[in-house]
Amino acid sequence: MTATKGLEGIIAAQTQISSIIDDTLTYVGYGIDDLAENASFEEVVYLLWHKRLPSADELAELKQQLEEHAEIPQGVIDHFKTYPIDKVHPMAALRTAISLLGLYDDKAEDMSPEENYKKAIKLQAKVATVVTAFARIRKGQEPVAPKKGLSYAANFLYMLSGEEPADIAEEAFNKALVLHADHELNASTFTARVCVATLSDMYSGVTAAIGALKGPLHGGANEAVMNMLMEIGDEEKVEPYIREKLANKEKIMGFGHRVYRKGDPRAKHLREMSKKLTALRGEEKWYNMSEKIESIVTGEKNLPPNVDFYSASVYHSLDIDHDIFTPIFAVSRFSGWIAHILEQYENNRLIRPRAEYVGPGMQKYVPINER
Ligand SMILES: CC(=O)SCCNC(=O)CCNC(=O)[C@H](O)C(C)(C)COP(=O)(O)OP(=O)(O)OC[C@H]1O[C@@H](n2cnc3c(N)ncnc32)[C@H](O)[C@@H]1OP(=O)(O)O
Ligand SMILES: O=C([O-])CC(=O)C(=O)O
Repeated sequence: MTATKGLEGIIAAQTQISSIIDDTLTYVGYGIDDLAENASFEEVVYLLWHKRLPSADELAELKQQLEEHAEIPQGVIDHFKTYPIDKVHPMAALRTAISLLGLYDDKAEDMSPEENYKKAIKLQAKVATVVTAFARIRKGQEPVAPKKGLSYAANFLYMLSGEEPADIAEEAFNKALVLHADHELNASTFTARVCVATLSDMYSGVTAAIGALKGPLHGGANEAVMNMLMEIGDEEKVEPYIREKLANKEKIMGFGHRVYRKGDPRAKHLREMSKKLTALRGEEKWYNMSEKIESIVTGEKNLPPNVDFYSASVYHSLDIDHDIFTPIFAVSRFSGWIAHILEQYENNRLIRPRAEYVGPGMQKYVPINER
């Protein structure tokens, strides 16, 4: 038995939800470029969960269900107020709050397909409210209640700022949600599947996945990219900063990918949005710096940017706090995690690989007073 480090290249599950073949990403067979240009996030949620696009009535029903379940229990809000809130990372707060939500759901342990689908709706509906409520409470602001009649994207931005977003902001945010919704067997989705393959409940599955997404090698990279841009500060400093990092063999956040070789197909959409939104704000420097970083890293290391690289300047341009970037990734990826959890339940087998043992050979126990 020989271990494959990081399980690279191992096929660990079958799925009908999304695929990456020859650097092309599809959700249920629909190309990501097509969806990014045309689909609403709610349509993508339906597509991932039902493995087909909704009719107009089905989409209206899903939107209505998401609106109906968007409120969160007062207990979750009160709980936020008990933390040392200025020291808590929003991903840690989200991880705890989603687990806490499970305690308010008297059907949390009901594993019937009907109740699992209801939990899917509840979780997708509430996660946006949880993230935005936390983002406000830690600044001493009251949470803004979800508003019916808005799209999922617009409602998120509304609950975050208290104001309905301009069309261009809603459009950009919707596209970002579509682009982040699913990605085959990435680390957090795999985590969710491993968790629920023990027949644990959906709250446990998404809570585990949040923990996996949080790390800077995965979803946490978008915040790390913005921290890097802020640290560099201006365009002239890009070249020495990046070259020094590369010379020291340090990683540049937002570059590289386990699966893509020629490039992440989502990055070009985010690059385009970053260019447009930074220009609109008169803050082109974030885009210009990002472009310069891309040309150096691609030139030196042949490493293209991934989804996290340009999303940083997009979210910054939408006036979003930098540590809310990864929770936004989670809000979108809930749709993918839930789709994979439902698929795992449908055809379950415990996920339990083996390890290659590389420790000492058989040893004899030595009593403590003889060690
Ligand atoms: C949504 C997402 O999760 S997308 C990924 C988000 N994460 C990041 O952006 C963090 C930066 N990137 C990375 O750390 C990696 O590219 C990962 C984690 C995404 C992929 O990791 P792996 O497939 O394990 O690749 P690995 O880390 O082994 O890299 C292979 C080689 O490329 C180099 N490399 C990979 N990514 C980078 C990077 N961002 N900057 C500099 N060098 C890099 C490695 O140092 C290594 O070089 P070596 O062969 O000379 O030692
Ligand atoms: O697939 C991966 O390894 C990481 C990624 O890009 C994602 O989860 O969107």
